[in-house]
Amino acid sequence: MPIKPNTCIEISKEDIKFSAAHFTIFSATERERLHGHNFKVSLCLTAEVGENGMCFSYVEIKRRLRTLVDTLDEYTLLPQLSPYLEIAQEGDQYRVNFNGRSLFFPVEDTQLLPLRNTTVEEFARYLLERLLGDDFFSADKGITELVVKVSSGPGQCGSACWTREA
Ligand SMILES: Nc1nc2c(c(=O)[nH]1)N=C([C@H](O)[C@H](O)COP(=O)(O)OP(=O)(O)OP(=O)(O)O)CN2
Repeated sequence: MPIKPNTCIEISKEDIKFSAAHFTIFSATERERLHGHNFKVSLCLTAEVGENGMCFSYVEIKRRLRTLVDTLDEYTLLPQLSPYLEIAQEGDQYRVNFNGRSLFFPVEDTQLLPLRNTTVEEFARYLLERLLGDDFFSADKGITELVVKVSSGPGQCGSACWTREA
């Protein structure tokens, strides 16, 4: 039986990570305390192998991933779409109301992200959407599937997957 000329490229490098402060929100009244992780990001993609025995250089992918994680590195990350947070800018601070209490974060050290929660699942989806917005992932590269994984520590991660529609 002929084997389809597809490959699965996996990128998982120690330096492809972002160090960030966050708190996971569990309900309208329960949240974690602010704390930090080194969030490690990895990627698997399925693509067609060309006549030259490769899909495209994965150096291109690593470069894009490094650029992307740098945009999140060394910030406090807040979920702009959380139904449980009210976020308002007051001068050079964000006031964040949760469960009747206010928390304050310096604007310059904080990023509001289009997420419902700052979980590994939501970070993975966000990064996957950012990658898919890049022309590199357009149809001519022969990429049919993309999976982004984000880990908050050894042995715990969440992923987001995309498959090209036929
Ligand atoms: N579905 C999810 N659940 C949780 C997430 C998440 O991203 N998705 N995140 C957290 C916490 O923010 C944290 O990252 C993990 O907390 P916890 O497991 O309690 O602590 P550690 O990472 O230090 O792991 P240990 O196994 O205790 O060493 C919670 N849930």
